[in-house]
Amino acid sequence: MATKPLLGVIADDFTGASDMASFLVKGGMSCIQINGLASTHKQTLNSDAIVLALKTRTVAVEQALEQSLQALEFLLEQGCQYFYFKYCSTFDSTAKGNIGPVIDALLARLNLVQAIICPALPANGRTVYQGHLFVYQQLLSDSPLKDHPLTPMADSRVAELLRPQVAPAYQQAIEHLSIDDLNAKQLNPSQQQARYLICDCINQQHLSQIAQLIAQQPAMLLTGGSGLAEYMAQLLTARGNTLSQQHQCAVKPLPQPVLIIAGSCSKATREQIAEANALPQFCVDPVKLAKGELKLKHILDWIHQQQAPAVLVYSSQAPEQVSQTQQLLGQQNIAEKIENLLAQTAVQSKASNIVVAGGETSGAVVSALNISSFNIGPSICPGVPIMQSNDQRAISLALKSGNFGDKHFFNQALSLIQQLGAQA
Ligand SMILES: Nc1ncnc2c1ncn2[C@@H]1O[C@H](COP(=O)(O)OP(=O)(O)OP(=O)(O)O)[C@@H](O)[C@H]1O
Ligand SMILES: O=C(O)[C@@H](O)C(=O)CO
Repeated sequence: MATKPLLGVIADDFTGASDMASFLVKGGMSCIQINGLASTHKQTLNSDAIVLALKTRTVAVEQALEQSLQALEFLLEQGCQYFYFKYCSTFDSTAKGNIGPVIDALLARLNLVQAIICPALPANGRTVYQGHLFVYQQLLSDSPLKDHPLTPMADSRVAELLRPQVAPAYQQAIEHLSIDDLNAKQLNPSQQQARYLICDCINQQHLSQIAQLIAQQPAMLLTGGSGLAEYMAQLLTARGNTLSQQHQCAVKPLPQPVLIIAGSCSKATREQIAEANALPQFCVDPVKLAKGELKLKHILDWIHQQQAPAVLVYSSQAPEQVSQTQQLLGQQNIAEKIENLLAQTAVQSKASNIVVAGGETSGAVVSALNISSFNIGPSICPGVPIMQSNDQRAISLALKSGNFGDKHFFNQALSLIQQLGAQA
């Protein structure tokens, strides 16, 4: 039996981290999610996988590099044997882009020469075909991700998204692994030598084939979405050296109303808010917030007046309104103000059952709640597990990536939390 964790994951946002953790658990690994570098204080983690959640997707490149390398040192100290850089299944990155520089830095530190680039997450409609990323039936650049408030995606070609982000010396070292190549079950010489190998993948079977192919090659840096993680977990645990028999943890929500917070402006989240219209809803007006006419106290007073199994506080607006707000108030400025307000709502309402929609928003909420780590429980939908803080507060939290979940998501979250609470 191994005495060290098998897999160390660096995730560039908090919802991405819990998405990843849920698929590792599904693949048969025990897993703990550590929130931020500040939580990496000396501790021995008895878990097959460690997912370290950072909030580096949209920060300056230098910060992303510094934090990702520190995260890697922590995972190396913990004795992790394989490494995975988790970024978004829709390759979300700013124009300057942190994905390429972080991959380069991790490769250099690990003394590795090849990274697998596998954003695909077929369970949530993210597929890659002929090197083009799709969100369900649409090319990424035609999908709602084109209107993302922080990382609008204007190209669907993974190679062309990655190329300008990596070191100039390696910009031609990108190769593509097609479905035919996958079926051939071996890499050709240029694929073997490529520094970055972009994988086509349109279904679960392809993920399994990619994992098997990787297992035959010299050590590689794993990078991408959470889809591949399930199959890497299966493969690594099948080798029989896992630390713990228990994968999914028992999560026991306290019998209290659920606080739902949405800072995500994605189409999916806006549909989910509309569908949850039976719940009391508080709409945060960004202009009033910026003018000081809306204060945290207004939201807290409102929450405490409600008598419902769940309440929903949201700032989500349609793309045209978001652009207007950003032009008026500045993109970064208003994003931070809203994130702070929503995070403080979570803290000061003293809620014990919280559901958050949006990666940046989730990062802000978890950091403000000062939760160092999570155990991973059952999932509401693919990639959104209910987790429980590993401390006396036992806060149950679900972090939803903006575009995850169908329109019933908030209602499904409420049902699962109530069901788990009733079993407690
Ligand atoms: N009405 C609004 N106008 C402008 N910005 C907003 C508004 N509402 C929220 N924001 C900001 O937009 C950003 C939304 O990002 P967030 O990552 O939380 O959601 P998302 O992008 O949909 O999720 P994901 O990153 O998981 O796809 C946050 O920084 C949030 O503060
Ligand atoms: O991979 C995804 O789509 C998500 O985990 C995510 O990172 C969105 O923020």
